[in-house]
Amino acid sequence: MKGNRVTMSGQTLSEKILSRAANKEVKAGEFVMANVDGAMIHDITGPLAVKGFYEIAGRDARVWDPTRIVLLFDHQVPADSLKAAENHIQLRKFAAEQDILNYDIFCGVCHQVMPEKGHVLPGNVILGTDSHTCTYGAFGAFATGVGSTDMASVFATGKLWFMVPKTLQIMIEGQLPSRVTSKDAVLRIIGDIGADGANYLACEFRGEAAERMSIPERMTVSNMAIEMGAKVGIFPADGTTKSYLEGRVQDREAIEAGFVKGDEDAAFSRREWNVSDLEPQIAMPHNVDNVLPISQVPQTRIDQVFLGSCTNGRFEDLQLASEMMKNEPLAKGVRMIVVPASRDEYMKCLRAGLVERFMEAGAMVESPCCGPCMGGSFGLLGAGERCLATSNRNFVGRQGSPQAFVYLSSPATAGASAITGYITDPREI
Ligand SMILES: CC(C)[C@H](C(=O)O)[C@@H](O)C(=O)O
Ligand code: SF4
Repeated sequence: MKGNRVTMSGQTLSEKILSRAANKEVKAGEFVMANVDGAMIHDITGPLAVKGFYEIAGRDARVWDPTRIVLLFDHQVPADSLKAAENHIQLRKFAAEQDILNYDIFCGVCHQVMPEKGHVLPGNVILGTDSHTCTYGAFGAFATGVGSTDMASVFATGKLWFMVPKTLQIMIEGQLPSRVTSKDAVLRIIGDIGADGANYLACEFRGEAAERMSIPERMTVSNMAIEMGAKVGIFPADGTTKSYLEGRVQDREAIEAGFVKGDEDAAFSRREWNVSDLEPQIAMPHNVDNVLPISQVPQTRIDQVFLGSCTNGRFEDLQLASEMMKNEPLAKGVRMIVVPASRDEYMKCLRAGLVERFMEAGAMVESPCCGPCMGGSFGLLGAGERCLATSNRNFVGRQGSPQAFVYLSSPATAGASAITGYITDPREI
């Protein structure tokens, strides 16, 4: 057959990961049944996944592999309604029955806790019943959100159908200026690409500035891949990934085993951004791709600052915001809600004296959870109010009233604005 052999061009990183998971060589556009390495559910989407699982598999069924499933409580915690409390009871019962690891209330937001506690490995296929599951792409994982009924079948079989995505390499070149962050970079990219511009693509973040990003910075970028429609948003794993994961995952050899790189002769498209002259960016109401450089934002008074979420609720984010606040009090009429993304991140803030500094300024530091991010248990906005948030979505009604306005920014911009009372360029204070 030598003479007839069809020469295969190389494979992208995502094609390689899905080839391993499907036990055969796959290319973009193919439909494949792939083995899942890890599955995550949380308090909002979990109950339906559990119900679906018992419906598919039978009341006495066991999940395919309890060691690969993680349950987290983060959206409505502590329980903010009777319904939430009942959901929590049901999920705790499921975890106990099936021997599933359960991170109960106060552990933190799912997308922070998953990597922090060693449940994410490079090269893994990880599914979560939450759209921001793409955050684990920061560790070189093929991670994506699925619906609760898909998850029910994953619980039963450990497998799921995928269409192998095409790859868009997003080259982030240059060097981020001081007080301009990876959040500004990803907001600019989303502003340019559009909310559906990367639909079902595997976005691969490459280039000098991307490689230089720390894990928290990479998590911010991967987290927002879904806001341009991407299936996954991956940073190829490297030394930075390894240093973060060592000491967190039990199987240290598995870290490097997942260091997968795409081939240069694979089929992909590429776009480039140079961030050396990037300004801080703001996503204006009411769409994440409605992005303006801060110099073009009209003077905008704010009522609330929300510093937190799986996008920007890590220690480094809170530290940067606090630096911008320079030990000054909140501007008159501004309230600030600070929510560290996990108990571990909260402890780091405590040790560094950040909690005290925020509270002295007049802000309140809440226990780790999703908080006001999706208009959850507290921090809702009333009609006409404006909030500057470090989270990832600003849709109509996202944080309360449909007549409220949510602006998205970096933690540096949030800190600077908290003390001035209007959307402020952190380079100017
Ligand atoms: C509640 C959940 C389904 C939702 C998501 O999938 O993203 C939430 O986390 C969000 O950010 O809007
Ligand atoms: S912090 Fe916000 S974006 Fe992240 S999982 Fe919670 S609600 Fe969704």
